[in-house]
Amino acid sequence: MKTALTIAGSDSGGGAGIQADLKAFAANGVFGMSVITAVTAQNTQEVRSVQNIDPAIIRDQIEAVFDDLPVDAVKIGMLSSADIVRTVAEALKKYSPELVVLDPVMVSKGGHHLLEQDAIQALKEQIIPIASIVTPNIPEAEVLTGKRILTQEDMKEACITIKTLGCRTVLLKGGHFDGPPHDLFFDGEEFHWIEGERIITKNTHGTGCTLSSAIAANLAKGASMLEAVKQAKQFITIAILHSLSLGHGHGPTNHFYELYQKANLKNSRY
Ligand SMILES: Nc1ncnc2c1ncn2[C@@H]1O[C@H](COP(=O)(O)OP(=O)(O)OP(=O)(O)O)[C@@H](O)[C@H]1O
Ligand SMILES: Cc1ncc(COP(=O)(O)O)c(N)n1
Repeated sequence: MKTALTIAGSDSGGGAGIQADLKAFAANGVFGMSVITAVTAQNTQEVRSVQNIDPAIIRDQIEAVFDDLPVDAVKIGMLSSADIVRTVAEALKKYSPELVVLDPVMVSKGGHHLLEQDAIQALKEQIIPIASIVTPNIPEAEVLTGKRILTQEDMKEACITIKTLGCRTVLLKGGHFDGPPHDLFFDGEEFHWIEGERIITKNTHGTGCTLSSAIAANLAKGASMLEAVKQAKQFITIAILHSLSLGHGHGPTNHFYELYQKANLKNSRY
């Protein structure tokens, strides 16, 4: 069985972070492993508090996994502080994983900062260059490039700028624009629009986490980068379409809808 490792924060509400990543790995048929960078007290409405994990323990988790287990792909999510960014970068350089998906998580849906301001430069200098793909949403791409993104032409320019930071490819997600959520993939030579249709729902907690983890799972299974992205877009679209109205805020997406359909368990409560 192929494997994927997520390096991210824990979401007690289960819709984003490590919990979403492991569910997306399972739903996409790879064995999931985790390195926890921070613990958030979180639900569908808000992030109440954050406890960063001691960088030494983060390094130990990464070493414990790589020293023993095969890692076919890595997904990186919430890194929280500059110290954690540096620790993860150093530890990953030791093992040089081939396939690294970076979701540059900065702010939660409810507006809570999940990456400290002084960590952004470290992320740009130390993590982006080791990424096979970086998957910012529009606000994150604006922070990374220092430019407003208002049009599809701006999205193209942002992809080019982010690529110059040293990653192999970029997927700029269009979910934060009004209108259809078209994402833009750039491999340094060609642009590909990964088109979507907007689903009207408030249950979009953890969409970025789920998408990036599905990309990592597809890469682990041997897909090309573009194919991994296209399949992951289909997966997140179905997960949003059948999202779960749990909690009082932004509910989680449904990672297992497709699996239940395939298993013909149509009467399941999903
Ligand atoms: N309402 C929607 N309907 C269909 N697709 C959507 C919708 N909202 C987001 N998407 C898609 O979901 C994926 C994740 O995009 P989004 O821009 O929401 O990421 P994000 O802001 O990083 O997510 P999060 O921070 O919630 O984890 C993208 O492919 C985007 O186009
Ligand atoms: C631990 C963790 N990681 C990532 C997110 C981003 O997800 P969202 O933007 O949907 O709040 C989050 N809320 N919590």
